[in-house]
Amino acid sequence: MPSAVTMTSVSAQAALVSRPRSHGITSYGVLKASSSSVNFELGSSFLGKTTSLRASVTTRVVPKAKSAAQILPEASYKVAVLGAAGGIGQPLGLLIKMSPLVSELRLYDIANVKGVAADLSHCNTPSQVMDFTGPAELANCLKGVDVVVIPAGVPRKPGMTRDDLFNINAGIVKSLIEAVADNCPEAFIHIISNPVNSTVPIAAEILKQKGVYNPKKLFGVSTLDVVRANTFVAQKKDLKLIDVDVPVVGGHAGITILPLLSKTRPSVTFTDEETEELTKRIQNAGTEVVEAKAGAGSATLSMAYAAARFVESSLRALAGDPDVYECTYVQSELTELPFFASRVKIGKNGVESIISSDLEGVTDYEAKALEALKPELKASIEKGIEFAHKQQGAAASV
Ligand SMILES: NC(=O)c1ccc[n+]([C@@H]2O[C@H](COP(=O)([O-])OP(=O)(O)OC[C@H]3O[C@@H](n4cnc5c(N)ncnc54)[C@H](O)[C@@H]3O)[C@@H](O)[C@H]2O)c1
Ligand SMILES: O=C(O)C[C@H](O)C(=O)O
Repeated sequence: MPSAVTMTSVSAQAALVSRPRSHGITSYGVLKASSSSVNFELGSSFLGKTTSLRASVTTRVVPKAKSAAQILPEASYKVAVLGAAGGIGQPLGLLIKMSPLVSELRLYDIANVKGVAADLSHCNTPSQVMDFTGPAELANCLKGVDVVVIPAGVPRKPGMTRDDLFNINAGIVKSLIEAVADNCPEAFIHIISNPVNSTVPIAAEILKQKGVYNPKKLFGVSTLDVVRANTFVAQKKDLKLIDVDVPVVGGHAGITILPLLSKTRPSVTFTDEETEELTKRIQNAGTEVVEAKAGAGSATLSMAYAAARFVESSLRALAGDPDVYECTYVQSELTELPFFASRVKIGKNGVESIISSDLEGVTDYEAKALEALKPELKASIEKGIEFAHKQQGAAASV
């Protein structure tokens, strides 16, 4: 049975909740994307820092006058993590537990989730932690949630591609999305499970089969590519990390990961050698971690950080922040491919617009890389769609 293991004192929020001055949405600053169009001045975050985040997209938004409801910190969102006892799930649970915007953190896994929930529940932050084990408890986990994050599935070992995970993870994502469709079709869905290039199209097809597909609310989490690109560029160019924002487009595997270095903010120039070196490093960063872990899995901590940032962005969008931009892999008309990662504006109802300007005026290197990634990305999308159709056909013939 699911169990509610804690409810902490709201006064404990004081140390966690940031108090934005130019805007009313509470957030913990270090996880905030730097791709907003207004300057945010965030007060004390959970690290006790004051962070000022610079404008980096062209449209300027004038912040509206604050209402009482905006000024007060509100922990009112329910977030479910499916695969919560795993390498990503555990630190992700911790980071979400630290969010001042979350009222309920629901943790689901096929095993070992009780202990994770008991452990997290002792943190004196506002959210209530609940655990759910196995398919019989999945529906209760999902009912009424605002955001579902899916890191369930197997990770790579050295020598494997993300596509080598398809045979196991496609089925896992399919069954979890069926439950999402039945229990919380209105929720934002964040897919982390690899191969993201295929698992997102699978999810879209399953949601269509269930008659509840909303392309604005289905997101492939490619935030880690942006996090890595920002880190590597800041290191290479000796820039202040918090200011750097590199859009990463395409997909989330090998050459389909395309950092648009020419669009880096603040504006910075790269030699051809630097472009080549940084692009390759960003594309191979997942493999760099897989090899360093030598069989013990793939990126978990940086992934949890990136996923928590994407959750936080989604919650701020749901809370009415008019200025939320993230790169994410979504249904898209930006190219001839039906799914494509790019910067999008996220609002209360999900994707509000896809930012096309990043693909305008790219360098020859980027234009060639964009064309080169399309066949692989197309094949991965088609593989996902075909899988979902076959499953539907198999179910119909039983
Ligand atoms: N999108 C990205 O940028 C990115 C980054 C890193 C990892 N990943 C992917 O995330 C996935 C998880 O990685 P990890 O390191 O956390 O793996 P892990 O093996 O440590 O954890 C996976 C968890 O999923 C659970 N699980 C398996 N089947 C399940 C099901 N049917 N329902 C619910 N839970 C289930 C397992 O019990 C386990 O706890 C992998 O596919 C990995 O490739 C994606
Ligand atoms: O590399 C992997 O297999 C995991 C993830 O996709 C990553 O980019 O770290």
